[in-house]
Amino acid sequence: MGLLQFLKSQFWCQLIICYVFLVSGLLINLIQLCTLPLWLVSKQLARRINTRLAYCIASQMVAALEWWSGTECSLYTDPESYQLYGKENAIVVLNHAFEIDFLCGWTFCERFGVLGSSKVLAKKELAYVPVIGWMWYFLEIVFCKRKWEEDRTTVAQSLQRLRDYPENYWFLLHCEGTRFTQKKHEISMKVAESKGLPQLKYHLLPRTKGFHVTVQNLRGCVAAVYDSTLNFRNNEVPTLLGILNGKKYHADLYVRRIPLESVPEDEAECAAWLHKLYQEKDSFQEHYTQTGRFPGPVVSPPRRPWSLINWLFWSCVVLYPLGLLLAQLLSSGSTLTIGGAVVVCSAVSMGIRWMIGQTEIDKSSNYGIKAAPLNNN
Ligand SMILES: CC/C=C\C/C=C\C/C=C\C/C=C\C/C=C\C/C=C/CCC(=O)SCCNC(=O)CCNC(=O)[C@H](O)C(C)(C)COP(=O)(O)OP(=O)(O)OC[C@H]1O[C@@H](n2cnc3c(N)ncnc32)[C@H](O)[C@@H]1OP(=O)(O)O
Ligand SMILES: CCCCCCCC/C=C\CCCCCCCC(=O)OC[C@@H](O)COP(=O)(O)O
Repeated sequence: MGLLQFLKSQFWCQLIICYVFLVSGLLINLIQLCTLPLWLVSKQLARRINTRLAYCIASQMVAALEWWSGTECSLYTDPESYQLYGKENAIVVLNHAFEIDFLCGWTFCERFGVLGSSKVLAKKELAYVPVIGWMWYFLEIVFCKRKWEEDRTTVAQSLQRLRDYPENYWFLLHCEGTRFTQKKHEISMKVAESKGLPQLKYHLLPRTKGFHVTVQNLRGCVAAVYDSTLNFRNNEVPTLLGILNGKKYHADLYVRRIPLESVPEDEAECAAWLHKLYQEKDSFQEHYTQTGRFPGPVVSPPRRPWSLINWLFWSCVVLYPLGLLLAQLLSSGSTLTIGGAVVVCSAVSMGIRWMIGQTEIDKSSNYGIKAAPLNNN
């Protein structure tokens, strides 16, 4: 085992990474809060500043994936579309089966220069997660309660606000609405059957209302839908804890660029279009399972040094005072102060563990189980 591999497996190294993320993240949240008065003076400037601040947080997690774990990301797409990535607004439709699919999404955002401004239709519960959830508030992320009666107006209003966003963004939609589990799959396929829709093997039945409302409200300022299908080599089941442990994965992402004009405006036609898209996505996953690759040419957009540089910068900012504090603590020799420091460290690790728990599928919500219709056996 090399020195680097040894360090990656050490709990104290992982604790330092988490400490830097948490403390710098809270500091950046505070700076974001200070930008509030600026929104009244210049909304566009406030937005531009907040995208850079958000980059400082999100890219730390990207750095963990790219530089700490060394995870590789390959992109299957056609060369003409490749030229446009990062240079236009897009709606990304992505499968939702992996605990780190958000992180792989962020990595592609980073490589195409849209990490700070990237958006998502996220469940409301995530808004309360410190650092990431609080950062999202300033990024104008669209939150939903997954209760259409309430979401239909709030989601549309939030989407309308993005129409004059000053930076290019990708708007991520997990149309399945929840992470894939066997139980949710069985239930959603019963719903498919009751609606006369074909069975899907690798996806849950997509929820169509969020997609329709997004297309409707962003039409004219978004150029395309990026139909994206993610998988990992060797049937690996990647986790955030795995990334922190320095485990290397290989992600494969298949992206088709579909001009937004080809998505129907009518709600029922739009829903049918999305169902057909998911049937195609299912066939791409089948192709991947059979052959170990997606169709078409493959490229590996290179990782950029910025995420690492950003991480090193914030490490210096928050580790220096920590070092001073620790030195003072030890030299004080007081058991009470040292005990206090141990309690604070334990609280920090428990907090971080809770945040990581938000990404774990076995702690996933009951959405897609509870709400299943009862009229299909
Ligand atoms: C070049 C590179 C390209 C790409 C790179 C990739 C990605 C990078 C992009 C951007 C990155 C940005 C950010 C990433 C960072 C973090 C991401 C974090 C993730 C958070 C994601 C989430 O939180 S997912 C959960 C929230 N989101 C959603 O739910 C979206 C999808 N849902 C919807 O659209 C819903 O319609 C809704 C939420 C708007 C409303 O939901 P609700 O349940 O209230 O209503 P529905 O109408 O949808 O449901 C009723 C209908 O559904 C049928 N039904 C009932 N039971 C089921 C069932 N079990 N399965 C399926 N369908 C069911 C029911 O019959 C109703 O049918 P109708 O016919 O009446 O519609
Ligand atoms: C620099 C490395 C730092 C490591 C420490 C990281 C600590 C973790 C930080 C933030 C965790 C919050 C990430 C939020 C993104 C989770 C996205 C997600 O996958 O949400 C699930 C949602 O779609 C569906 O939920 P359900 O399946 O219905 O339930």
